[in-house]
Amino acid sequence: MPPRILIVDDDPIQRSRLVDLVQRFGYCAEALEGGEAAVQRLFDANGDAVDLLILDLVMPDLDGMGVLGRMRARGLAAPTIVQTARGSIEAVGSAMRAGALDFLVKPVGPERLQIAIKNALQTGALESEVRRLDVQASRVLSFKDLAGASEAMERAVRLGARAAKSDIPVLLEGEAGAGKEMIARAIHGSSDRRGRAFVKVNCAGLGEDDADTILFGGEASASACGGARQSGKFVEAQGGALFLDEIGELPLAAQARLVRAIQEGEVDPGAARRKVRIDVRLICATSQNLIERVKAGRFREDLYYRLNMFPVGVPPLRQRKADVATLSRQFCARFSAAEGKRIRGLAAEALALLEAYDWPGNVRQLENALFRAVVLAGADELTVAEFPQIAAHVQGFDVRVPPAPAPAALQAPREKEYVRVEVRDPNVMALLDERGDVRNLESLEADAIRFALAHYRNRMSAVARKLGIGRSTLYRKMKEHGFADAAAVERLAAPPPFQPRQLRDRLKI
Ligand SMILES: Nc1ncnc2c1ncn2[C@@H]1O[C@H](COP(=O)(O)OP(=O)(O)OP(=O)(O)O)[C@@H](O)[C@H]1O
Repeated sequence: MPPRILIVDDDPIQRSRLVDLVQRFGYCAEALEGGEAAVQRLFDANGDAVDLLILDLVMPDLDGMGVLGRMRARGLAAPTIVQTARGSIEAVGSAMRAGALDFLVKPVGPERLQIAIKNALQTGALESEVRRLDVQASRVLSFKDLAGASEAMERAVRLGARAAKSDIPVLLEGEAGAGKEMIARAIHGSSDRRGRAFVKVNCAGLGEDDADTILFGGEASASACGGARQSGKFVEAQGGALFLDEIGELPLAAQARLVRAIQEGEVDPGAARRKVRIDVRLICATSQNLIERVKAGRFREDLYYRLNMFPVGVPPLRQRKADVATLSRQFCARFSAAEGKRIRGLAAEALALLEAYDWPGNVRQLENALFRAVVLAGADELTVAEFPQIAAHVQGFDVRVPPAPAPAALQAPREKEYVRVEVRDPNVMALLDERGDVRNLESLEADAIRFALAHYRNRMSAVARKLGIGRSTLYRKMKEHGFADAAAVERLAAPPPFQPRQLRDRLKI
């Protein structure tokens, strides 16, 4: 079903023109002639949901601002584009503050209208994703909450979902930040125990005494818990799940007690207290190779076999690059909402950069990179410039400030004065533009020539030969794409014995 767009305008000619255009773009159009009718339609529980509202600001009954006010008062967040006549631009500021996403000045051209609609629908989808995530944060996770479309992730999810059907102990294996805890929570959230506690203990850094007390209860050491008596995490997790993160780091004495607890199904808090029968689902995670630790005498073999009954591998992000886009969009939506920014998403080139990087810190590092990018962003889309640390590590992505302008005679005709990003690696050349459409041949050709010039250090003969064109064609194309300066640089660096007059004229040098 195509997105449904509601057009509200009191001018019948304008209304029918918009309906016509909207339908031509492939959307479903509905039109109304006034604000009151629009409010009724928007709050009609039996009507189809409106995906986008195109709202005239000046109308005789209830005007556009009135409609926006009623929507806000009743918590309706349909994405809205407002329309205004050329002379009344001031009204736009108030409309944007009241929640409108964009504005159009009448009469709007088809191209501008189409872009505005596409952007607003995209932003609307992101905002509803954010609302969905907000709701999720307050409830237990399920496998649907895990972003990722790769085969590797799907396999992990399939296994996790199978494990959730029983109480079998699960061992999640994967690098730090790969998403082991997310999967552990999803397993719990998809099991019959979902209404009960999910208790996490990070075993890394637990001392001998603390590990015992924290897990099984007893008198805590003064340094850990001020000497207070603890019931222990097993008891806290009663009826639910206990997640032991970095289980490979658990001290050996605590490992021995853990084996006993699993075997006997009860914990012994010591100090003449009665043993407690436990009903806890155990999920463990490790970023280390447990077998290696067993061989090194650092991990008990009997515990290893008890925990490794249902191993689930969580692959590092570099082995599931197909997940980078989904994860990035989700993080971008979440952080831009948290920061109060309206960021539509990532430019194709930025996404290509993120997909080219290896992510040694896995999903956590990607999440942090997106957070930083959203905080840095000045526009409504994240570009390569917002990921300088990542770009510095990926060959072919070079975020740099343009050099000081060349003397007028050498200046390239269309060089822009902003942080420019050059794609020098043909393997990561973006084929999509920032709107997600395939780039035209002209711009692809420009990038190919730019790459070849950098690659062969402006040696025109090599560039022409490798591109399979003559030198004169290369110069012509460089001129067309605005690279005349490169030819000039070459001439200055190594004057050719013969400089054709024509070329000098063309390059204006
Ligand atoms: N599939 C996913 N979808 C959305 N967010 C994810 C996903 N996987 C991981 N994350 C996020 O990445 C971060 C790291 O994930 P998580 O804590 O589960 O990793 P981990 O493997 O348990 O790491 P560690 O071993 O360091 O504790 C978290 O903030 C989590 O929300």
